[in-house]
Amino acid sequence: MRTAHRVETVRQAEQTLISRLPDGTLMHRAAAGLATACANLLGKVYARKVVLLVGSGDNGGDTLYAGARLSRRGAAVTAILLTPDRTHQQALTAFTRAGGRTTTPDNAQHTLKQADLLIDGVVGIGGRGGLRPPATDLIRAAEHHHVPIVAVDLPSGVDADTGEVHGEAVHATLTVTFGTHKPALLIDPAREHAGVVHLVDIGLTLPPPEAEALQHPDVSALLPHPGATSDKYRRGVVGIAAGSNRYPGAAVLAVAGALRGGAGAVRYTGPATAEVLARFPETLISDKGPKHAGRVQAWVVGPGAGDEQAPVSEVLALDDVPVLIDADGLRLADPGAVRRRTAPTLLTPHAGEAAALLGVTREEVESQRLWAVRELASRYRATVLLKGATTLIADAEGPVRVNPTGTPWLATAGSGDVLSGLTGSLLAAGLPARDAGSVGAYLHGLAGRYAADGAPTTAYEVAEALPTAWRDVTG
Ligand SMILES: NC(=O)C1=CN([C@@H]2O[C@H](COP(=O)(O)OP(=O)(O)OC[C@H]3O[C@@H](n4cnc5c(N)ncnc54)[C@H](O)[C@@H]3O)[C@@H](O)[C@H]2O)[C@@H](O)CC1
Ligand SMILES: Nc1ncnc2c1ncn2[C@@H]1O[C@H](COP(=O)(O)OP(=O)(O)O)[C@@H](O)[C@H]1O
Ligand SMILES: [K+]
Repeated sequence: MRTAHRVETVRQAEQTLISRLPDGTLMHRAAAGLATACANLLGKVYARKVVLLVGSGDNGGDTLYAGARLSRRGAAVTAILLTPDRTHQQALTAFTRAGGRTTTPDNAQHTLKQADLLIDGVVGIGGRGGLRPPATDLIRAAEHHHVPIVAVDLPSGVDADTGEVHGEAVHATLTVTFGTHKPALLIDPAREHAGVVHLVDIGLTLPPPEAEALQHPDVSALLPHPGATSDKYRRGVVGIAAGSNRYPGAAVLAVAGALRGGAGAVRYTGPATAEVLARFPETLISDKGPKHAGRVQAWVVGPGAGDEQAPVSEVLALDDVPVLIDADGLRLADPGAVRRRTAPTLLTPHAGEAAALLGVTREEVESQRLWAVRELASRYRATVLLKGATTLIADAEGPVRVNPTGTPWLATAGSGDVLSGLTGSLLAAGLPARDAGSVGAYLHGLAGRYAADGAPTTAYEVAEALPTAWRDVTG
């Protein structure tokens, strides 16, 4: 599990530790990890040209101490001091003693052009807002000359706690972060600025995180496995109430996902029976609607539903069964009925659907994903899975799950229907909504990568790649 903590939490943990350690210990730990990561990226250090962009806080201090280490190993290190009168003085002294040179932003263009590496020490967790001049121009120049950038703690210019980006921000090749990840390193749009993220342990003791990202072992531990005495009912039956005369394909794709999600059987109700059976003869069919469909341990309602209100209301009234609401179902669901439910409810909007539910624009959701997912979870008293470049899963309280798998190739019609079926299947197999959502998104993202493998793919192929993703996780 990768975990991310808010700035306030990091600072508290740092204070506790600093009070027990000799002065400067944490900064030296951070700088040592940073210098090693930079050396690894450079391959060889001797005679390499390294440029430091040094801001006015401790982030600049870390950078100067790391620069001193690289200088002692034979690199030619130049520090561009953005605010010379406010530079971390002890770090600057150590840096110049180790043979480092300093310069001002005005004289830095030539040095920057020739650099093998730029270390971004403009701001870390103390940053407010986007990059400011002259850092903006210097970063642009480095990017223009394709100089690899290592960000110290965070890419300067991103909002550490939310992953929002207001203005310009560094695009790093590598981010070396200290003590714990920050939400911005997991959540878009900031995450895209971070490149590869390397965590340096500086010994912090931390409380529960703000955000967390599952990894293979976590997902493997959560996946349902049939026992020796399992039968299809004990493994769970997932009900799919989806599709319409206009969108029969959504039903087929939701069933395709559900069949690969670990439930023992899939029961379908809706107008696309013929299409579903033609593709998946193993599907159980009910023509009496959700309420009288027989035994079901979780319902998925909404994909391709068009304007069919009745199945949505019927499913929401089944108060002892977990329900996943997707796509058209989100528009058709009565918010009051969702809030009143006592069994788990999982809403799976994309940014456009989330925007409609929240009464804001799609752009606002995409730029403030963490806020949007938490706000929906709290308004609906439900678990919410917000799809997109980084899929987030949130309850009204507790750490937000961030899905680390996925590929932009998944932005293809119908792939969300596969996800809803798959996740519903995991709900039916007994996973709590938060786990079903995060495990579903994880497998779906991985399957998307297998299906695409660098080329366009289709929703149906994503469903077909789910067993490969499952084996990858458990193997
Ligand atoms: N506190 C600690 O014990 C440790 C802190 N560490 C480092 O210290 C950093 C935090 O240091 P600080 O609290 O000094 O804060 P920062 O160095 O992140 O930034 C604060 C300074 O940047 C200026 N600033 C804010 N926004 C700016 C912007 N958009 N453009 C330009 N300047 C801006 C502020 O005026 C302030 O002087 C961490 O990110 C990490 O790199 C590490 O050494 C590990 C230990
Ligand atoms: N840029 C992206 N990067 C990664 N995954 C994406 C991206 N865009 C969309 N996705 C994923 O693709 C799926 C699309 O679902 P959705 O928007 O509901 O499409 P549809 O309604 O056509 O099925 C979601 O799982 C979403 O997270
Ligand atoms: K930085």
